[in-house]
Amino acid sequence: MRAFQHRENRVTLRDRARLLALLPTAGGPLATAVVALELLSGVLPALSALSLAWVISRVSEPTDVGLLTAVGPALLGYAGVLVLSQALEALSTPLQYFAKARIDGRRRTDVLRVTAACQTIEVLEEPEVRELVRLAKAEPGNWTERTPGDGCLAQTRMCAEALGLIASCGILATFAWWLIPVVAIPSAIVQALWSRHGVEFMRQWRRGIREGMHADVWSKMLIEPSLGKEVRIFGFARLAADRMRHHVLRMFEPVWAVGARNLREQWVKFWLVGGGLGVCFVVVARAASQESISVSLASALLMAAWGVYQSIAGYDARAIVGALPGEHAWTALRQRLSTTRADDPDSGSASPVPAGEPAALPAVRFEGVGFRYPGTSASVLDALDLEIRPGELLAIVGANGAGKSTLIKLLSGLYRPTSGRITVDGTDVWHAGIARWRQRITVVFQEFARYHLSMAANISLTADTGRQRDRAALAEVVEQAGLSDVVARMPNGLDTPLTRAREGGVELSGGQWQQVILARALYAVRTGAGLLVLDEPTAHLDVRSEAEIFGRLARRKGDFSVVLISHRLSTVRAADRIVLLDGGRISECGSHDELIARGGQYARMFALQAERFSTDSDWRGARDEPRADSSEGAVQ
Ligand SMILES: Nc1ncnc2c1ncn2[C@@H]1O[C@H](COP(=O)(O)OP(=O)(O)OP(=O)(O)O)[C@@H](O)[C@H]1O
Repeated sequence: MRAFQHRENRVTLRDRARLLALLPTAGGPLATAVVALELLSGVLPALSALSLAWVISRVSEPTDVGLLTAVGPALLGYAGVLVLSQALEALSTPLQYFAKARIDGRRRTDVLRVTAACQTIEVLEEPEVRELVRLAKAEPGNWTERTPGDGCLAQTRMCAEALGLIASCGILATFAWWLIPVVAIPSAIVQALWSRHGVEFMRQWRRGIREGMHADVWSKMLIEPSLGKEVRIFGFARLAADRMRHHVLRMFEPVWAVGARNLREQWVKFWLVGGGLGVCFVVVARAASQESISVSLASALLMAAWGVYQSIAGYDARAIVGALPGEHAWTALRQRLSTTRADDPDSGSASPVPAGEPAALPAVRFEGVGFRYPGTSASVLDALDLEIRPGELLAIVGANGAGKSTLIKLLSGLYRPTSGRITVDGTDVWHAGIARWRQRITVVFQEFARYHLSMAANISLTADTGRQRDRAALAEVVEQAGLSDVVARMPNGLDTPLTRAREGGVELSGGQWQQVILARALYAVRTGAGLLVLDEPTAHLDVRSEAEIFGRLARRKGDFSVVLISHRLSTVRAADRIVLLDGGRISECGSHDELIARGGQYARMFALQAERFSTDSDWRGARDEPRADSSEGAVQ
């Protein structure tokens, strides 16, 4: 990150070449058209100067033919230049728009592609990586940002202006070569000042990017319906707005300060450019008044001088400077994520288990596994040993924060153990290839994603890559997850979108969504996964639905292995083995009866829970449904 910030201080030739290299991503014909238009625009000032001089010379010279005959061709030439300039303007705007959209669109896709190819999520949680993604993804969130498309087009214009500069300098040199530096040097200083201001502007903006990300979070709280419930109910909309404003101000006040300073320095630019052009004007006018040059040449020289200034200072230097943080972030992001991907020998290359073919059930072992979240010092798991036997139902219980979900994230390869290893059939999952392992495991997470897809697509999502959707299997898992009635009421059955944002779509309740996620896991099991991992899979379900689902699962016992995390002890007690997680290790292990007979923490937790549920009147009427909540009855 330090190297990334360091390079922001100046624009190097390499930076310029890199921006230019983006142009082909707009597509060959479009890129060619943009370059052609820019080249024509570049030489336009010189063409205007020459054609105007031609008209003036034809008007001022004595002629034997009529004035119109003498001036006509020159006038036509000048009119042609005027028409060309109008045509260029009319064509340039839409072509530049399309080119920018394509270049930026390609970048957005590339950023999504490299982040999606990242097998673990730990790197994506790093604040630096989040910042790199924010900078690289070419989605401007405010007026200060410039995209790769902006930078590339400005750089293309700068190169095309070089042609115009040569032409204008050529005209000036016909009178006095020394007029070139008189105009060019102040123009170059002005452009350098613009660039320097741009660098300072972007540096301040980039420093505030994390403040901007905080502001975005508060802004979403106010705007998005799904996040805005608490803001309204607890009446802290004002507070949310104030927090947003606070972060926006912290982000932009230094940027505005740079803007104000730049404004105060405008007079320097005015005098520099005015001085150079003024000297040129005086010298040329004097020569014309002394009749040492013609009026037509004088007018061409003055226009050429203006053309020199335009060519040097007329492109948007800020767009180039402004696009570079994103470019550097993109390089840094690819480097950071490529080292992560290189760790996985077969990322994304696993071949799916053929449909319908029964996969051997995996024997999984945690061997001395330790884990700390990136950027934290406390170990969540500490030298943990655990075996998941083929075909068994293993339950994991423990207090809130004991590390149960973390264990599942490690099992599914979302994070790598900090120490120790996880083996499947004797081989380290990371050596065998995490993508291959993921073909054999399916997970229901506590917090799951709700895709704006049809019910059928939501269920078959994990298993259907490259396969025909199995409608019979879909119907079966819908039934097993207790969703048959819900599907029967849907306007388009399994093909109904699960969002009202799509036409004909419906909104499901939290519990119904959980059933959809369960159906997805069951579908994955039918299509080859041998290990079903359930993290609080029934937290949103009523007691009857939960009992029915677990009854069906129990009947298929042995067909696949199950790891179940649940605070609801009535569910857990049916497991073949229960392990109690405490202090990053397993403190107790055995069947429900064995653990009760041992009289340890599990037994105390169960007794406490049972007591609570026999004295409280549970709103669901589940008097015999003890739960291992953290507040009461959690493992201490
Ligand atoms: N992404 C993360 N970054 C840093 N620390 C984390 C992260 N996720 C969890 N933790 C920490 O790891 C510890 C274990 O969390 P975990 O979610 O695994 O607990 P849990 O046993 O599943 O809890 P619960 O029963 O409340 O769901 C907690 O102390 C938590 O603060």
